[in-house]
Amino acid sequence: MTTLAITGGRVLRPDLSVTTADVLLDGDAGEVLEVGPDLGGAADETLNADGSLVTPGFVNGHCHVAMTLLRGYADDKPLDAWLQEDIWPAEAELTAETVRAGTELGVLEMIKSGVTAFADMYFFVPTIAETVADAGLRARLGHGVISVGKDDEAAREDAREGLAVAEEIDGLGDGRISSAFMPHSLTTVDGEYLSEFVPQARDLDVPIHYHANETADEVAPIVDEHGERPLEYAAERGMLESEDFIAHGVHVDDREIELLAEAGTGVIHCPASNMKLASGMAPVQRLREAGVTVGLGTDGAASNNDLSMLDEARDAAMLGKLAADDASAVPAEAVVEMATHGSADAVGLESGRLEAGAPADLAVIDLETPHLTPRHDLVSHLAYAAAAADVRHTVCDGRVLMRDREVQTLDEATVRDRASEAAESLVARAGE
Ligand SMILES: N[C@@H](CCSC[C@H]1O[C@@H](n2cnc3c(=O)[nH]cnc32)[C@H](O)[C@@H]1O)C(=O)O
Ligand SMILES: [Zn+2]
Repeated sequence: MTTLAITGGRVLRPDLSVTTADVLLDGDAGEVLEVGPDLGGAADETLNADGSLVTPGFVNGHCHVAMTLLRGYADDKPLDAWLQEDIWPAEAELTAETVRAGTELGVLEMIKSGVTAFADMYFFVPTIAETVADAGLRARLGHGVISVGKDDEAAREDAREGLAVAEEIDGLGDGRISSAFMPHSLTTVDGEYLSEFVPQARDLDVPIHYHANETADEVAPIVDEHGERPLEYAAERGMLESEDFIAHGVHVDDREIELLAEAGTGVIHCPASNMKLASGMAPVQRLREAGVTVGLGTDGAASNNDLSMLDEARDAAMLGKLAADDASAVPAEAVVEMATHGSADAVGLESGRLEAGAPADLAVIDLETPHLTPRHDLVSHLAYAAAAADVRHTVCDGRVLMRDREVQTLDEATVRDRASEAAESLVARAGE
């Protein structure tokens, strides 16, 4: 057994109390052995956390990681026009190699901001899986399936690819990669395909993940055509089970909130994307009060425009208060929980808590900086004041992915150059 100790810091515990303690990890098993005083002495390796806060690694519950290539490419438009006029034409030109370059960039950004696990829906998923496995993160990945705009054969082919990919990548990277079946949304995949392919995903024993109730424009056609709310429609098609998780859940009514709570289906709240695309304000306080598992996600970098979960936590608290018209709604503790074990629980990963036996996924945040001074309340600082650049070290599965702000598993300059080139040629091809 090779052990790693994180020494001299303060540790955020699962009950959100903060204690001065060391954290001892089993680097081979990728597990937390102990959280307590003076654990550095006997460890094979140490990571200095003086003047720092040791937190569970952040879990980005909904992303399209290679969309980092389209960051700043098309801004300031509503969802439907943004996708149809700008994003989808550019994505039509993607290749496995452009997706690899975009994934490396996104993964680099996530490691640098203390993210240790994420869920992702995109194209060329085997390439994404390989890239993520090499970089050392944990992820639940899936191929986004769309049927609108395709003939029957192409739609079926896309859905079959979604199933095949889920089967192929599950368990890669020493088990750090898991999969899901990911129909894009309830309006971009026709009901007949959902009814046919969702049961096949159940046979593979993978969860279902999709965009739901993101904009009002997406709710209306389902209500008009089927006479029921989108999540009732999803439940009838077997897409609302305890292992499943939806992205957004902005426009949900009381009945749908009750359905989510009863089913145990998780909701990944994406406040920055919802604000930027003016999609609406998710009723996060009501979802949490109803007992729904709520996590946090950045969505793709083109609608955010970064992959920082610390920014997302702050946005979630701010927007949650505005949505509830109540400054006490969605407090600091709630968003810290959502960014860690809320997302992990929703996505079906065991990360998000620092305690003996848990996965050794953590971030070390430098507190010796003006904007984190004084230190009345470190949970408040995490929610409202800490930024991605404050992260010093990132550890996933017991392996150090970033030490003293230096990423160990990717060469930063190479990744940035490659991504810039790939993005430029992608946009040039899209403009032809
Ligand atoms: N196989 C599908 C690919 C879908 S991947 C997932 C898709 O979700 C898109 N996407 C990104 N952000 C959002 C969002 O907020 N709502 C809906 N779709 C989004 C993203 O651009 C990508 O096209 C196809 O044939 O088009
Ligand atoms: Zn999305």
